[in-house]
Amino acid sequence: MTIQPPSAMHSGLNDIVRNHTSDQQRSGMARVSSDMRNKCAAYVLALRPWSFSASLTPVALGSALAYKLEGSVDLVILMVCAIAVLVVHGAGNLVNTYYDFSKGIDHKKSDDRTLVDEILAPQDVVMFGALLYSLGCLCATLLYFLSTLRMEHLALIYFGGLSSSFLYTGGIGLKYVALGDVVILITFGPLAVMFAHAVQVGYLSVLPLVYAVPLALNTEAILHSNNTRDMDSDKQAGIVTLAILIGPTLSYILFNLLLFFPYVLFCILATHYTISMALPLLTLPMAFPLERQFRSQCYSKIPQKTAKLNLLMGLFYVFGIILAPQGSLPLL
Ligand SMILES: CC(C)=CCC/C(C)=C/CC/C(C)=C/CC/C(C)=C/COP(=O)(O)OP(=O)(O)O
Ligand SMILES: Cc1cc(O)c2ccccc2c1O
Repeated sequence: MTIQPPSAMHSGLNDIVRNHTSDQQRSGMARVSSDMRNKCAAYVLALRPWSFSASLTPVALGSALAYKLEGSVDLVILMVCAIAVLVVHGAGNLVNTYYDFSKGIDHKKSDDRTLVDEILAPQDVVMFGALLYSLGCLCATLLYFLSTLRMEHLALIYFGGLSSSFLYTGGIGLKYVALGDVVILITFGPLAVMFAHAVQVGYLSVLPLVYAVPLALNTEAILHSNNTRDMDSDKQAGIVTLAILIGPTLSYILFNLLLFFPYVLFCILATHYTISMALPLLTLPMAFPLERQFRSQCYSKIPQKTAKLNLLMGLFYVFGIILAPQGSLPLL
């Protein structure tokens, strides 16, 4: 047995205490960093990123049209424009989360349970939404300096998009009075495509409005499947959507129209103008299972699957436009 001097015993005790404290600090830091990671993941999920194809494809389409007509695109403008549209879309999703929760529309079985399951606090959602709108405004200001588009035209389209994203569920709540479908058709279609085109070319044109039609119809199919899925709970909450107004049978017919009519348009473009416009037809095999699933009334995940189709159809549409021989695309 060794007898240690009191100083050595003291330093041993100190080592134990120090190790214990640093273990505690390390586990505390690990907890803080894992809490931060969870919180960040909660913020990202609250944005419902699966729906972002709906705002990215019109930006790609508007820029592709500008490339075809003007011969070049400014990649910095393209990036800033994509961020602007994406953050306004994300903020719209958060406004939707906040108001659907405060009006008691979202429930335990809803697709969006950020607030219902207390993953985030309502105040977090409000602050995050305000942050995204501010970031969007910063991007719009940057675009003013980067693009030759007149300020009044830029402001008109940008604030048109911003107010639609808010009014969809905030303020008068267009979604609650069966006007949500019109908002989606316009904002994710003509408005976003025109915005992306105008900031590249520096002027407003009707051409992007026409080219936006097939994509806008497909994007509306996402929302319509969403509203058909939520028909019963929306009715119980006392709100009116187009799906509720027309009922299940007409809703099924409308879904088919929204899903398949864009392909008719691509066939017409491919046969009358250029074969590259047949590229989006490659996504047709993805559309049939969606029709079957809608018909069997298994609505779960149809919006997400339609969003995937929307992304691929949009990309093929954009490639079709880029690959079209010079002068072969209809210019109205
Ligand atoms: C032109 C510019 C600058 C921007 C346009 C940016 C866009 C596309 C804004 C539109 C934002 C918008 C209207 C968002 C609402 C998104 C939406 C359809 C949410 C879904 O709502 P619900 O129908 O309640 O679906 P859930 O049941 O899943 O919550
Ligand atoms: C969350 C969400 C849900 C949807 O059903 C959407 C449909 C079209 C466009 C955007 C949508 C969206 O952001």
